[in-house]
Amino acid sequence: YGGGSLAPGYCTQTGAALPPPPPAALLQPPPPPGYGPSGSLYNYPAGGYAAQPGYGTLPPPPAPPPAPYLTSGLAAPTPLPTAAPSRPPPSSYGFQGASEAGVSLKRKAADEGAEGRYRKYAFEPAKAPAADGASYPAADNGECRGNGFRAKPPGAAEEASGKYGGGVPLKVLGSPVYGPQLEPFEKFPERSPAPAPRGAFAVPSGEPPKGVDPGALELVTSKMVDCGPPVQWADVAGQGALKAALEEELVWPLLRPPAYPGSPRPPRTVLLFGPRGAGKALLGRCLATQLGATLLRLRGATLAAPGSAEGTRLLQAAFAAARCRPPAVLLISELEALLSAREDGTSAAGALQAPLLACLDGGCGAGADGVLVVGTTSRPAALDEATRRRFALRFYVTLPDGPARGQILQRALAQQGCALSERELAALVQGTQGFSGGELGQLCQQAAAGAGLPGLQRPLSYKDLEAALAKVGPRASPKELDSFVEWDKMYGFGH
Ligand SMILES: Nc1ncnc2c1ncn2[C@@H]1O[C@H](COP(=O)(O)OP(=O)(O)OP(=O)(O)O)[C@@H](O)[C@H]1O
Repeated sequence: YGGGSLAPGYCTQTGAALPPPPPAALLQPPPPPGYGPSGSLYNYPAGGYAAQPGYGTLPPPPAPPPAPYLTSGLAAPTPLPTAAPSRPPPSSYGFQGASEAGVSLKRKAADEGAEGRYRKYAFEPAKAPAADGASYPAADNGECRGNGFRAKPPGAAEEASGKYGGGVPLKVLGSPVYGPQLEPFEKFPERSPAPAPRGAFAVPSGEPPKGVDPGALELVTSKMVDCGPPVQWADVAGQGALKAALEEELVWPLLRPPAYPGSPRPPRTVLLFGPRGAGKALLGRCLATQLGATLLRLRGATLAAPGSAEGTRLLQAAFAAARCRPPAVLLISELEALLSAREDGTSAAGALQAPLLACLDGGCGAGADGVLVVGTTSRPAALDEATRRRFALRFYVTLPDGPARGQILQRALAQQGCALSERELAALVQGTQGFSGGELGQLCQQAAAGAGLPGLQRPLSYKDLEAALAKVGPRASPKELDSFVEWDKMYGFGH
């Protein structure tokens, strides 16, 4: 730039022609406003600038001025909520909340509805009486197994079948068939003896027991084997939850083969308690049908009547007979008649209590495989602790509810050739609140008797039933029903 290295033609201007250089101070450009060196320019007042997101930690927003500094007439700012209010738990997880009742009711309705869990327990429609009046075989001294199946005729081919049997499943027989529109019972083929299930309940031992009076054994075998019709779950009106519990806790474990050698034994004793006529014996018979078992029926009062020595002989023979014919269900109703309990709860053992406990302990066969003991009582408080403990399961059989009463009435009335209108049936169901199944049957019988039946000159009408209602009433008092609920809470298994 000095001009010496350039060709003369390129530098025509001399240094004197250039303008003079500016003073040194003017060479520094002035700082933009606000960024100058003066201290005051950097002292920005707090809050003078809006918060800039993304530029590091910002100071917290200024707190609102305290109320005294506010100009009068201005409302104090509403403080922000510190934390979001906690949500109430969803109702379906709530524990005994008000909404849970609704949920469980809904669940119950779903369970009991047409598509629900208990739909297979739905009551069967009413049936009319058989034309011949004798639909079921009578006891045939040993041929009958008391579970609704008849012994096969001599020489007939072996039929390995049954719901729980090893072969082709039997056609389910169902309940007694009465209606002319239904198949007559004779049309069904003869059944083989109840198939022995393969589970733990099937035991080959059928040896005559030692030390048991053969006379008593013969008596039990000929008189106490129940040869009634099979009772399916659907033959028991209502009791959906109880039927499911019995099937899940008793029938399935008994029929299932043991999971592994030495696995715990399924229960062999069950106590059904509840008001008289509530269907305890009916459920016992149903258990025998479900297990394909021989059914032996004993009544506490019958055993106690002839005296303790004879009663003990019969009791031991009954347990022995059950062991001889596995699988067997030994149904002992009116259990309280064998025992007696004092008012203060202590036991004043009846004469048959000791033999009963010995038998239940297994000495006579209850502990043996292939025997289920079903005890029923309408006075559970009469059972002392020793007896109570012998029953592994204890279930409360309640009185039938409205729909169940309707079903029992419909069936009983259909057998008498009576068909009520829907309105009449609804009125009857309402009027029979607190009736047991047995009492509903008595009501229909009373109505038939009042109408001058069994000549059956005319069909039974609603008026006959109304008249019968004046004579037949529920026996169980509200106090008694409360005591069942209390006992169930303390010793029952619920369902
Ligand atoms: N839920 C029910 N469904 C259909 N029938 C029923 C029902 N409950 C009771 N019954 C009928 O009522 C009658 C009496 O029933 P059951 O003998 O089983 O009663 P129980 O409870 O054993 O009586 P008890 O305590 O007097 O021995 C039977 O004819 C039975 O068929």
